[in-house]
Amino acid sequence: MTTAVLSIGSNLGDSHAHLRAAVDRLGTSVVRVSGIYQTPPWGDSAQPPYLNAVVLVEDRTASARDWLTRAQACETAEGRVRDPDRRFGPRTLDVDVIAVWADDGTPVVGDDPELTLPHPRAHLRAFVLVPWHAVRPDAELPGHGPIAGLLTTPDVAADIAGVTLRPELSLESME
Ligand SMILES: Nc1ncnc2c1ncn2[C@@H]1O[C@H](COP(=O)(O)OP(=O)(O)OP(=O)(O)O)[C@@H](O)[C@H]1O
Ligand SMILES: Nc1nc2c(c(=O)[nH]1)N=C(CO)CN2
Repeated sequence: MTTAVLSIGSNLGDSHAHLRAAVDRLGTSVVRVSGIYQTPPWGDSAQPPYLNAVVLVEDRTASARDWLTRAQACETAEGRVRDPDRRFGPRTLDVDVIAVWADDGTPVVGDDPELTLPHPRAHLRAFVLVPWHAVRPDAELPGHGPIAGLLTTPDVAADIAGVTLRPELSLESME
């Protein structure tokens, strides 16, 4: 069995629908979904704000690689088109594998470019840490420590003011 934290984000098309579709596709593996937050674009400012959330998932049969496959299947289903010239550019749906834990709670770590775990930029991203902290305040990002502490690092703290809960856009009904 593995458990994982996935980050979902969208800033093109009907973003709320794309996030709902991702949660729907993840199906019975979904243990918990955060609220939806409106967030300023990170890494490439010339694009619309995003809607972001995190999804906690669990599956007796899934390997870490299976979570990447499922994440990419969600992106493809929502018409994700990659622009090679804009690494952090706009998208209908982005699903990142933030961290994975084995059955015994051991974090899965690795630097394979196809699946780097934990996600190499998660500790810098308020759009990941704020929703994750809201549903799991005691969580730790493997290799980086408690996420509550990461929220106070200068780069992340500077971004938190722009991260706004959109309570009217709940994903809860998809659990
Ligand atoms: N933890 C991870 N989660 C998702 N993709 C990963 C991860 N580690 C490596 N990758 C690889 O990253 C490649 C680029 O993914 P993608 O286009 O979604 O990146 P991005 O969302 O633009 O940027 P970022 O990874 O910073 O969020 C994918 O081909 C995937 O194999
Ligand atoms: N706010 C926000 N910014 C981003 C996001 C995202 O999901 N939310 N995803 C990106 C892909 O790397 C790049 N920038």
